[in-house]
Amino acid sequence: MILGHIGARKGSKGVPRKNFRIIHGKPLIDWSLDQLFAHPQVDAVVVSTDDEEIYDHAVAKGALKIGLRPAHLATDTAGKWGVWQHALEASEALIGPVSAFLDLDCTSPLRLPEDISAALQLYNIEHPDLVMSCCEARKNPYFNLVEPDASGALHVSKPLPGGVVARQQAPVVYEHAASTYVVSPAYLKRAGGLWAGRVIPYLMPPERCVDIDTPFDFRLVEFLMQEANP
Ligand SMILES: CC(=O)N[C@H]1[C@H]([C@H](O)[C@H](O)CO)O[C@](O)(C(=O)O)C[C@@H]1O
Repeated sequence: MILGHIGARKGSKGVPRKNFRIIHGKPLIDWSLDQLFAHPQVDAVVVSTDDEEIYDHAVAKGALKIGLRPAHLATDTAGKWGVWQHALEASEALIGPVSAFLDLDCTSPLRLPEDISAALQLYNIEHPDLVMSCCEARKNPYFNLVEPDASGALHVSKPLPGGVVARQQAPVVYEHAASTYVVSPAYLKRAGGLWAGRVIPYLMPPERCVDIDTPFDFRLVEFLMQEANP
């Protein structure tokens, strides 16, 4: 039993009402929600939200009726881990034990159905605690990420002996791409946070994991959607 989950809070600082805002013809959440409902391996879908309109919308499409997200999990500082734990517990009360908890971040709507399948396949083959979507980082802390010291002078963030003078010499670094996660339900129940267990990357190309945090990101993603589906 694979449970597909989306977390969609009402409040959003960067882009007001972001998750329900229309982007290229439908609400942002629907780009991910429709992928969950359409995916042949996903058995049940749940949306964790404190927004009544989003909740009614998701339930009308067939999402589990777990009620609105408790207020203490809907603050600006609430982490995703507690939200996932609550959604899993509330869903299992309705549908019984789950074998994989698949989270799609609705702020990153450019993933393909193949990304969901590949992340699930990795989970089934490797048996990690968590599969996390990642992409190769644009900037590298061994090469071109810098930080100021107390005097304001810049230094490479992670200097290596002898220095790194070309991008190709730098160790590979990934970005945590907030797109697609597959979490072991047993791990989700027992661990205190995302990084407490064996987290492995599912590598995506950067153009499929653009995350919408700002109005600029929103315009960029809308442009990429238009380009892909004119
Ligand atoms: C699973 C998880 O922890 N997701 C968190 C993401 C990712 O850490 C980040 O997008 C990785 O790049 O960051 C937030 O959106 C953020 O405050 O910006 C909060 C969210 O809870």
